[in-house]
Amino acid sequence: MVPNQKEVDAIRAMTEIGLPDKAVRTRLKELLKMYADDWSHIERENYRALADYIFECEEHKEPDAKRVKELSFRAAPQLQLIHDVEASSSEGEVKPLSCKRRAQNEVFTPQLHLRDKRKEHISKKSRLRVEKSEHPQPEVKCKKPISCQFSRKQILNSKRSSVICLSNQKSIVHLDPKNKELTSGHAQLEVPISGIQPIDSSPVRNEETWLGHKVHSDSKKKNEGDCVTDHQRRPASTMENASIRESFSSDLEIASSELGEVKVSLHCNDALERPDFSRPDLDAILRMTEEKCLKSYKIMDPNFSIKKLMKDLCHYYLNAETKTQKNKGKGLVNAVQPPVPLKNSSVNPEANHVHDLTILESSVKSSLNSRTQIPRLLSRDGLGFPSNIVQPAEKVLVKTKGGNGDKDIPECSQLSNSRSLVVFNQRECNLDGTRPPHNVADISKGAERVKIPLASEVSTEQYPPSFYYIPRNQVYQNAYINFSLARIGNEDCCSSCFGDCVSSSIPCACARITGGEFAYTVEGLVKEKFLDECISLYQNPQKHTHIYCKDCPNERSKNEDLPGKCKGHLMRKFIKECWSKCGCDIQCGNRVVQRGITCNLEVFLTGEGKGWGIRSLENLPRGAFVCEYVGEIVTNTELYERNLRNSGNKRHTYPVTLDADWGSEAGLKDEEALCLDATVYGNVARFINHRCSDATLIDIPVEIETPDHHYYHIAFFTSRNVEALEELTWDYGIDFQDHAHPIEAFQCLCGSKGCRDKQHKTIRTKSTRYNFRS
Ligand SMILES: C[S@@+](CC[C@H](N)C(=O)[O-])C[C@H]1O[C@@H](n2cnc3c(N)ncnc32)[C@H](O)[C@@H]1O
Repeated sequence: MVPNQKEVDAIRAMTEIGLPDKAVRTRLKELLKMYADDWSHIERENYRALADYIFECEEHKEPDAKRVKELSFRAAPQLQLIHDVEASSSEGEVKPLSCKRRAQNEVFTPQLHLRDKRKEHISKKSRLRVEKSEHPQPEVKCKKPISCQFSRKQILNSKRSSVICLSNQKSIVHLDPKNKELTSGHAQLEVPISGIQPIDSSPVRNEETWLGHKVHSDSKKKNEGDCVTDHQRRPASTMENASIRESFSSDLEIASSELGEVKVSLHCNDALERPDFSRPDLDAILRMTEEKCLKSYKIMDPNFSIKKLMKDLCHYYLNAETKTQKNKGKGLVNAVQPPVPLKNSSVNPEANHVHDLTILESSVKSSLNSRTQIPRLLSRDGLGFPSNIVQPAEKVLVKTKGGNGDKDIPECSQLSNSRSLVVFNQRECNLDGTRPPHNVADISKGAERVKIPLASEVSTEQYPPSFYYIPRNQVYQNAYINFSLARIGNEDCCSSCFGDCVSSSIPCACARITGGEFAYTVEGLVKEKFLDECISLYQNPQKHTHIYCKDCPNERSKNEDLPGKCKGHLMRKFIKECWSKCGCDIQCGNRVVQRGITCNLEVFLTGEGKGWGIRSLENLPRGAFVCEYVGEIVTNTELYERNLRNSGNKRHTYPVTLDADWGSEAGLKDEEALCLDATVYGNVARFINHRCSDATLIDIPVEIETPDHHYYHIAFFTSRNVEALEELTWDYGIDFQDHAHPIEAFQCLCGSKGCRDKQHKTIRTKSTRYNFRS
């Protein structure tokens, strides 16, 4: 039989992408049969359904009846839905599909269908993210067939689709257009992707909710084929202006896999109709769009980036689900005070911030990983280095306009252009372009007892990156911190005390943890002996006791199935302060850290290229409390995930692990293995720079609310007398010799005699990288 023109065209389209003629003919016939000779489904999107079908058949050789059903759904979901109804009457029997369209406005839940239909052939590891959801799915009103699946890799390579792919675990963003070959090594694409429906591209008007935020939607859709899920509608305030969807018909599709990968796919359907259309350079398009956003909309940040916006979209997508999954049944108790409500659009504060974009121009190894940069602070192994390790990531291109990943820009305190008194770093602006402005007279905005100004010589062009100032730690999400009065026994407190415990002749119960005497002098300084011991721990960690977890949270986060051996945690000296169950005054001498900052600090621009730093405006004696290291309390796992998401970014602050007691319990649960991350929410301590030796500050763990060593405060005390205006520094515990670390550490400019970076440089011959050691 002579093939008709449609067949010829279809076969040509498939052979152009390298599929063998014979296979194409066979599969085309089968597909035509399934679609009851309706070519419209086959021709759509450059024969995507056909290509999908062929690849599926190739992978599984012969499609069985079930697979035919699945594939037909994926190619034309509305048909499958009808088919589902038909099939339900006679189980197992495969009927030819009819091409009936669903009645307009008929409601169905595609994700549930997708889950049911696809799970049968998906391995446990690669099972779709949607399978996990037991929650009711957002309703979709659909008037025209929608595509519910990403095209296969070859289709991804085909002319007109651009895919940005973000992996939660692998921190990969993939931009397709330049990538002529998404090679077989591109393991991410082997993972089934789920739950994709085009986002509404119509004008938005009516108010509805989207992930808890007010959004607008137009009840009257522009196109018949517009299919909208509630959860896909954008928050009008944030996404609308920057939307890449314009008046032409285009779809933005989002999909996620259980492996934490999210893909955003942009399909410009109108372009398909134009014979003169050839694929443009995506970077140029993004630049044009950014310019338009900057000019036409109220986006003030000159560093606004569409790519970052899309990455955030992926974060939202992931976090929206993660949030519902993780919050179940944890019985969380918040820390010191209820968490500050994160900004309106913030499910995850990290997701609320624009991050550097990692672009892979070619294939990506499936084993991509990153590793955390955790200073030695509380996590030293036998060699005195942090034991938080993950596998190195493949070197990725990180290039953002003006971001910290941009080599042209000073590393940490990049100076953004300002338009007003408010200057922000690109990495830390919200999606809607709003960020917390600095108050130059007091960066704490009244949250501390003393004002913490920016140094007066700082010009408006030079403000530090913006962040949310919090004076006390806040639980991010999963950290389990139980401060209940009932849980803390009277034996841990001094209920009979009165006034000032430190001046009392008999030390109270709180002094027990520090060997029966208080760590503080009556002047409120850390006692010499105590301080010396803490400094010795820091300087010679190998000489001090380490504890080894049976099941180390660090190792677990790296490989849950086969965790490695614990590298050891240095046993720290603790200060125990009196607290609410003690009878003493708030002015008690054993309540130093909890009273907050009392010395006059200033944030200033260091002259040595280290960015911003802090200094005291007054002389400080040895052992004086300066400030606490305040940030979000995250679990080790949450931090690990954050670091994966942020791999490729250079962080402004370095999270610290609260691991001083990890080894003493047999099975530390995930929610008890805690860290502090001050990147987005933090206090003045986030400006403390590193110094390899003779740092002016030392950090000491302080227990206040609980004798439970899972959670404690990290407090900075002066390690020696400090003169007014002398920079306050702290040894991060970086190993500048760790060349295996995927993330380049900064080039140390501490200028100390014992600068480890400098020493290594003099002996190094080949390597040019300076990394943290795990
Ligand atoms: C916690 S932040 C300290 C505040 C930072 N200087 C700022 O401007 O925001 C850590 C970052 O400061 C810079 N930094 C800290 N100590 C440094 C040092 N000794 N030499 C060079 N850069 C340093 C690095 O860029 C590092 O990533």
